[in-house]
Amino acid sequence: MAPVTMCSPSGWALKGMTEFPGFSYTPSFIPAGQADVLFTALWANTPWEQLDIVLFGRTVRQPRLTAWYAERGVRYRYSGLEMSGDEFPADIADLAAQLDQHLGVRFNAVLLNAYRDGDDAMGWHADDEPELGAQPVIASVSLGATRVMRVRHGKSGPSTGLSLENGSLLVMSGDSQANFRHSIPRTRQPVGRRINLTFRRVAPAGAPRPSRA
Ligand SMILES: O=C(O)CCC(=O)C(=O)O
Ligand SMILES: [Fe+2]
Repeated sequence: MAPVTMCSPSGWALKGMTEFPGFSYTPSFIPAGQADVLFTALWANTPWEQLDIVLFGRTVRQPRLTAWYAERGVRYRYSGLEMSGDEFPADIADLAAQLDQHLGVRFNAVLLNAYRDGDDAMGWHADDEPELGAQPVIASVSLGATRVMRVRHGKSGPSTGLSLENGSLLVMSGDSQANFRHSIPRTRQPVGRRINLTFRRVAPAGAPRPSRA
């Protein structure tokens, strides 16, 4: 694995920004104390599920816990069912409002991922569901333990690690989803619990709940 090269106390160096057009990282988007409070509340109060997904014809458990909230009127299809998520709870609505102020995007859906330890992970993917539009803006807030996101150009080849710290904001926009894939690999390092929230803006007509490994 290549070393983690892109992290610096003040965000990624310009080098990172040119290497990864469409990715931008803000450490401490949420001040540490506030991030800790939010982490504790979300860990305790979120109706976490461990979902089964079908991968190459086999049913497997997702190696993490997830939850999904969406504004009223935003629907998604899951296991052949049309469903709508619960609306944003107050603390998540506050965070969405902060992101709107910062980015000028009114996010209407959020996927929460909980990584219990280093065995929890997310496979390679791009957030390129058609319902997100051609150049989606995805705002990814990290809470708790630092985990490394690997980013690579296209379907294979070398990847680079990006450390996602407590309270940080990673924004993926432009052609980031068309050109790059990302993953959160397992790690053998002892690592604490982590929550990630990816805010998305989906077309009101519908959005598939992401169901990736
Ligand atoms: O946990 C993370 O930082 C990544 C989450 C992610 O890529 C997703 O929810 O699509
Ligand atoms: Fe993603």
